Amino acid sequence: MSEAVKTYEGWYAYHDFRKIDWNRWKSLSPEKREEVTRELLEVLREFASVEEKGGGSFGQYAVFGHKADLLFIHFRPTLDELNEVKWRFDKTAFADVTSAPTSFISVVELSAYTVPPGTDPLSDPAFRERLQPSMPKAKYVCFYPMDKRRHLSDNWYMLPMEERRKMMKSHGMIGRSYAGRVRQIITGSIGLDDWEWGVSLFADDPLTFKKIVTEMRFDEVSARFGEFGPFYTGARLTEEKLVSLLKEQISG
Ligand code: VOV
Repeated sequence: MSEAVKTYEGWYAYHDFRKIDWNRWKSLSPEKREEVTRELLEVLREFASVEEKGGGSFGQYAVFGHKADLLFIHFRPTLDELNEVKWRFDKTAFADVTSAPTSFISVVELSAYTVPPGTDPLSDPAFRERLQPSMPKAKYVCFYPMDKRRHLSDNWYMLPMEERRKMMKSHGMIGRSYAGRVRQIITGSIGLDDWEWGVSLFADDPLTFKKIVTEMRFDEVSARFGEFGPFYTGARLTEEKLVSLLKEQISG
């Protein structure tokens, strides 16, 4: 058996995708829509307030394309808190006009591939901080789930540690060349959800997503072993923007 890589886990993550049923939304009276919007904003503010208490982080996004309309990303110390968040949202009147085309449960993960042997990364405050990240405030988000291939000829999980470490080093070097342009939060989902990892990228220029993902496709670890699920991209939503999007759809 190949040596399993040591992983370090932090906050749990819930990527909650929502699609709005515009017919139902439009069938509500203007007063009801206002009331529902008020309650929605209250709940979203409550979600965002965990950050001040150091109890998690939260981001809200408008998703491009048909796959979803909204994405809420929650980081919390426990899975149980993520369930409370889910139920809190599902009990709102706004949830009644949405469906959840997909969701993703995982946990913020760092691995030991690039940790010098014999050192304890948890003694480094910066490393510990990366396990409990604040949602980056970049304008755009890109999320996709991925696996490492397990075919007979190309099986990541049967490679010796040194070979995997070498490939992850090359991966990390490409990633670092995007410093300042894109932030990544890798969340592990083996045993928690249908894929092995969730990749959440944050950037002010959405073209950066295309550039980094393309460059990584040519790097061995992704070229040989990367298997990817659906991609979702979105724009960070301020409260004002969310309110105006909900209104625009009515007058349009
Ligand atoms: C934005 C830049 C960026 C940077 C700097 C970066 C660096 C690093 C380092 C140093 C390490 C290893 C140690 C650790 O921290 O775990 C990783 C780990 C990982 N990565 Fe990464 N990655 C980036 C970005 C980045 C992207 C864009 C992707 C998607 C790949 C693609 O082809 O679409 C990705 C994936 C992953 C995954 C799935 C893992 C875990 C693999 C495992 O087998 O355990 N990642 N990553």
